[in-house]
Amino acid sequence: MRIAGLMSGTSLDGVDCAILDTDGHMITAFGPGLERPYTSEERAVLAEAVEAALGWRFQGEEPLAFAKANEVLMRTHAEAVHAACEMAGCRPSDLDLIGFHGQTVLHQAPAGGAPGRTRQLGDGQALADILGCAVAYDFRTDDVLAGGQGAPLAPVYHKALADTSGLERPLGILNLGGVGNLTLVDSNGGLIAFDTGPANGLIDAFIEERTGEAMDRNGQMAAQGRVHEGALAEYLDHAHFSRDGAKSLDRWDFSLDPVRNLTTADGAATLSVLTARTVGLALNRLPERPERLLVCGGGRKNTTLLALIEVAADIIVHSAEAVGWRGDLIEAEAFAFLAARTELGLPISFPGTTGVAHPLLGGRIALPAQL
Ligand SMILES: Nc1ncnc2c1ncn2[C@@H]1O[C@H](COP(=O)(O)OP(=O)(O)OP(=O)(O)O)[C@@H](O)[C@H]1O
Ligand SMILES: CC(=O)N[C@H]1[C@@H]2OC[C@@H](O2)[C@@H](O)[C@@H]1O[C@H](C)C(=O)O
Repeated sequence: MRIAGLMSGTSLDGVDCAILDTDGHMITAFGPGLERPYTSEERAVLAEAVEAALGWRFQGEEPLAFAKANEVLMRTHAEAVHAACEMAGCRPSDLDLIGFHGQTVLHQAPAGGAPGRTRQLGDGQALADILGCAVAYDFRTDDVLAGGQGAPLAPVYHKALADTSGLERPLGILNLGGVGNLTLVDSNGGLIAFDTGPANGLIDAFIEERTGEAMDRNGQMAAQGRVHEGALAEYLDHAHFSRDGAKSLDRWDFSLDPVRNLTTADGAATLSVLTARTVGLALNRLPERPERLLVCGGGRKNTTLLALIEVAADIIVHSAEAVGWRGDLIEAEAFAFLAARTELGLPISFPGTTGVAHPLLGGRIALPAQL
């Protein structure tokens, strides 16, 4: 199947779209991919929906801000698919399927016996109608309903990538997005995965608050700062870090309070070391230690952060590009791959990834109105 995958991550920087040929097991061809960045106006509308979601917390009517965000999501996602198809020399209606993640605005992991809740904005049926192509969407709901974490879902794609590239096992794959997530493909091809802790999300929010910039580009600010162990200890006291097994995070599960009194450089250094140390803690929880970590997601471009991870986690770190992967597109590719698995009735989440009791199917398929 030729499938376009779409991902709009928690950093709200843009829609990633990648086209893949896949049978839901292996990747037979990597088609074109791109990021359709959000304008500052679009980003503000999405940020408003996230803010409203944090006030809503799954209680009562959904905030009105969701509807406005949905319009932005539909338009920008459709644009991203059109642009990728143009690069591929086809029309959206020529694709076999589109894998549409939507925009996570709130994610609540299961706790104290209560199931998790997760909300991705975006209307799969509307996208199918706009593009004239079937759309697989809503990938996380079935998992949380079955008692899973609802995240991370990319691990089964990480394994397919590793298999397609013939990489040695055990292999560690780290995504540095708003939140970090780690996948281990163990010696037998089994999967263990979970969210590691805050990654770019906290650093971005801190830098934006202090400087108005969107990120600590290449970790320049962090490189000039001093780590404050007290602030670090406050963050590391969070229950997430002492938990074993499947676990997931919302980008906003951590606040900037512990670094509020620090200078900009010291705060950036402390938050970057926090990300690095929590990757180290995550590696220590794995049943097998990989020799190296392949890093994808925007955070792999933060050279200071990668160097800190090498030291704090005592592991060799490579950018995904070192093995020919497209570090900025892996999540979009993952949702193309997951769409294929949804269509074929193959599981997308596993006991080792989201903590579900058995491998579980997920996602729904919307057919375009004119079919
Ligand atoms: N040159 C760079 N230096 C430092 N950080 C960078 C650089 N380029 C990108 N980033 C970081 O990467 C982030 C975007 O990463 P990415 O697109 O992987 O996140 P996302 O997909 O939104 O997150 P998630 O995986 O949580 O959904 C930016 O917000 C920024 O923090
Ligand atoms: C609920 C949600 O959207 N989680 C995202 C987020 O971004 C990174 C990390 O937190 C990961 O758990 C997940 O995304 C990737 C694509 C995943 O599900 O594998």
